[in-house]
Amino acid sequence: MAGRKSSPSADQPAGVATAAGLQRREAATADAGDAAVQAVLSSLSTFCVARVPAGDRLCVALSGGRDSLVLLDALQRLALPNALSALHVNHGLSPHAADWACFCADFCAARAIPLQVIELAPIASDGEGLEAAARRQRYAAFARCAADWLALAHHRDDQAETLLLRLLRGAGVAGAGGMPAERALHADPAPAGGSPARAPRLIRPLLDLPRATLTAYAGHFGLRWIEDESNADCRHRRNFIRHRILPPLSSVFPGGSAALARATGHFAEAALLLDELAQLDRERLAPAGGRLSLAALNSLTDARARNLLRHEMRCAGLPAADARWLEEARRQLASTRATAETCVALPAGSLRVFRGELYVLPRLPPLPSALPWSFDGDAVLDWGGRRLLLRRTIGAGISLARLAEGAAHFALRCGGERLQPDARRPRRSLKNLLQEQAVPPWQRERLPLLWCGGQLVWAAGIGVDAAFACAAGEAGVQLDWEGLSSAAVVASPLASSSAN
Ligand SMILES: Nc1ncnc2c1ncn2[C@@H]1O[C@H](COP(=O)(O)OP(=O)(O)OP(=O)(O)O)[C@@H](O)[C@H]1O
Repeated sequence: MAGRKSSPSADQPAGVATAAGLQRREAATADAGDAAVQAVLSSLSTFCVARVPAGDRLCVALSGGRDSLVLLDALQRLALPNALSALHVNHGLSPHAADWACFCADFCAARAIPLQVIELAPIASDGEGLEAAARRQRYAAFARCAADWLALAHHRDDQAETLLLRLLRGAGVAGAGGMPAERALHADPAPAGGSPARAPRLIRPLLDLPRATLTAYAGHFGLRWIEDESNADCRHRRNFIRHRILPPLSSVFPGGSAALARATGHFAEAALLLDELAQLDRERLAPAGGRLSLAALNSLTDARARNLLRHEMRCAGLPAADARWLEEARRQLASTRATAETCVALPAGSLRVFRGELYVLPRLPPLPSALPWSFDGDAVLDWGGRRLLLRRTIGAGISLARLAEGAAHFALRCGGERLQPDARRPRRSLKNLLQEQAVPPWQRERLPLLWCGGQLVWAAGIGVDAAFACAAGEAGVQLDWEGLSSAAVVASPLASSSAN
């Protein structure tokens, strides 16, 4: 658990011993230490050589605890053909936080390893604890790290604990797959006009090694580390499993922890197969990446339909839904007529049916009620979590001269708007135009509209009013809402992700 650590410590041999006993034990410890060093270095080398190309930048997420120190120490000893650095995140949650950052700085300085310390002040959002907020922000900081690979020091016993924790929380096959050895991290969206930062890939090179091996390695080299005082607190569920469940379990099932960690691999493989089945179903029912129809979904067996729904939700960036939510969603969709407009609520979004087709919608960020118009050149604005692009043009889009004639601003629909996108046809109600373009009702309420002097100039998904259209050779501006200057508006917000 990253968060509360006390002062640096090293492993102390327990108990009193005779000189001969002590010698025997020292010899045995030395053997165990040698074996542990071998195990760590060869496992780490195999892992990194297979995944991290020479020349890539490799950074270790350094909490100051034993495991991440072992990882950094071992990587330096291996002298791989990669620039090695470390990253410490200081959450500032503990009175000792500054000491931990200093400890990491001293450790890295003594070894000439560049260290970046990121200071955070976690703020919990709705229903989130402070530890969860710290974790979320820590992973966001990891995604901003200037490296190609970011290595975390989770080990095999962490994996076993994670499996038990997740099963007890009701995880399904994918959740029981545990922490992956490698996955993508997602950087924040690019600032207006900027190119998106490239996030490193997260790796866990120690995932196959037991905690005891890392302890023996640290003992062999006399490493000192910071002990997390909260690791002993069994009010935390993970600690309860670590101290009260796994030790007695291992005394009856000596390889129990390893078997649990192995089971995550079986679950991960099963999850992969289920995903492949969902993709096959999708390709068969909605060829060429088209939208899934309700009728097609309802032609599947219950289990297969739920599997496909789970897949669709993941593709839309929604967190995995509890089995009960999925069952309820399946039940409601199975009893829906293909023509009806249905909305099934999900914990972080909704499933909607419109004109017989299925839409998976993440909960969308709030919209501004209005936004003043200003145009000094190409720009990207945020409108409800999606990009509103303003591009200078000649002879296309909205006439800048006409726009300058009145006060202009963006606003939401409030009903009764009229627009004349085609000068040869009469002015029409926006509602009618949106229906004609098959823009789903929930999207109609989110579209940005541009007004000037009390007149509607432009509606996302529809186009420009003829009175404001740019003449040939005239300076103009082209507006796009996430690439949608007309029709078909999709519902995905700007990318976000959270996973282990
Ligand atoms: N504050 C932090 N700064 C940088 N990396 C961190 C931080 N907290 C955790 N990590 C990374 O995440 C891994 C898992 O975190 P976890 O909280 O389980 O471990 P820990 O007990 O804090 O530290 P360790 O695993 O190094 O003993 C760590 O091994 C480390 O690589």
